[in-house]
Amino acid sequence: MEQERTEIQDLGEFGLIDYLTRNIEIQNASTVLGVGDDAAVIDHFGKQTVISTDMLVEGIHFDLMYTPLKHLGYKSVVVNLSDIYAMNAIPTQITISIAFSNRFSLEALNEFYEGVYAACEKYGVDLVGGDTSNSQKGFIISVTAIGEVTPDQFVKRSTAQKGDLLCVTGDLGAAYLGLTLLEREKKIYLESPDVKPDLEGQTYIIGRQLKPEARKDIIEFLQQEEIIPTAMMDVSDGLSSEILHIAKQSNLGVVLYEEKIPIAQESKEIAMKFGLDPTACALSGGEDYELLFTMKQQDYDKIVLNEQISVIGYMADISEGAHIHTKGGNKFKLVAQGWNAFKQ
Ligand SMILES: Nc1ncnc2c1ncn2[C@@H]1O[C@H](COP(=O)(O)OP(=O)(O)O)[C@@H](O)[C@H]1O
Ligand SMILES: Cc1ncc(C[n+]2csc(CCOP(=O)(O)OP(=O)(O)O)c2C)c(N)n1
Ligand SMILES: [Mg+2]
Repeated sequence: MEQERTEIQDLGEFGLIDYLTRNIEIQNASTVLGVGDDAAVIDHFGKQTVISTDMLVEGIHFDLMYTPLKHLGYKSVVVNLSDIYAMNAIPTQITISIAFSNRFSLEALNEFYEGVYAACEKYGVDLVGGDTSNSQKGFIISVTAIGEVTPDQFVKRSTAQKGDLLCVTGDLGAAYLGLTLLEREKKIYLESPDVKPDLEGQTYIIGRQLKPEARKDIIEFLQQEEIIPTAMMDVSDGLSSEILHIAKQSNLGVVLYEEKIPIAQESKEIAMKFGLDPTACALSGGEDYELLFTMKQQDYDKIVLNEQISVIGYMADISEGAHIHTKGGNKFKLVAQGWNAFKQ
């Protein structure tokens, strides 16, 4: 079936905005005024406001050859909400700005927004504004997420204490393996378009790359157990880079145990197939959007039964430096080989 294609020119900028935002229903009492004026108005009723922004650039952060637009819309929102949760806060509003070339039809943008709204609904946030522009080439997305936190209960990266346990949620490395697989299939397709992609049994890692989730559940769990982490951040860049951020900003050393790093069985198998070291994928792969946090040793009993939280090490004196103890009994200096958009 021929897909319908409506040119954006037929609607104009304001027609497009009206179209994309026509069904918004406000979900939060804190959203006083949403889309349609010079600015949105938010009242957090005595709470503190948390704000974070991240950009996604075609060719750098995503490849439209294997990224469905709906997934991209979802992921663009989720990666921003993840930063709000990483402050121990609850996201309440987002703004979203897009720039796109005339390669994009109304139908394409509609698909992207389906993903945006699916994430808004799942995480209970209101879309309250944004900006719409053209680009000569490529799709650029910028999302700003706003959230609320009980005064002074936000958690920074710089406040870990010596002796604190180092914890991480979920499992790591799968998003990178998903990306590796998609890139491999893309290459095969470009060389011989008739070969059917072999993605069997790999839905977990592909899902982790294309449709990540933010750890709202963990923030709720910590709240319920009355645990306030001493430091926290999300894992967007790879575990080692994030651990070093916490250690450096807290003026501490850190000891990490390789055997404690959570890696899914599916990830281990696929890493093996690709000839990759699963630990390296977890340390440097990125895009896991799990939470990395430190907490007092006394809180250990409260988390021990939660299978979504792994204790992977502890914070040490700065004089000890930052090290990983390998399964083989060796000790290596931890280096940040994190993903970075400026790497050649
Ligand atoms: N161009 C910029 N101008 C001002 N602040 C920036 C800019 N880019 C990043 N930052 C700030 O630098 C800090 C680290 O950013 P980043 O490494 O992107 O964090 P994250 O991984 O949480 O997105 C954040 O406080 C962010 O707001
Ligand atoms: C085409 C493509 N190239 C590379 C990646 C890998 N990648 C994209 S973003 C990212 C990590 C985080 O990105 P960044 O812009 O640093 O986010 P921030 O740390 O600011 O949250 C990684 C590993 C990808 N998903 N797709
Ligand atoms: Mg950022």
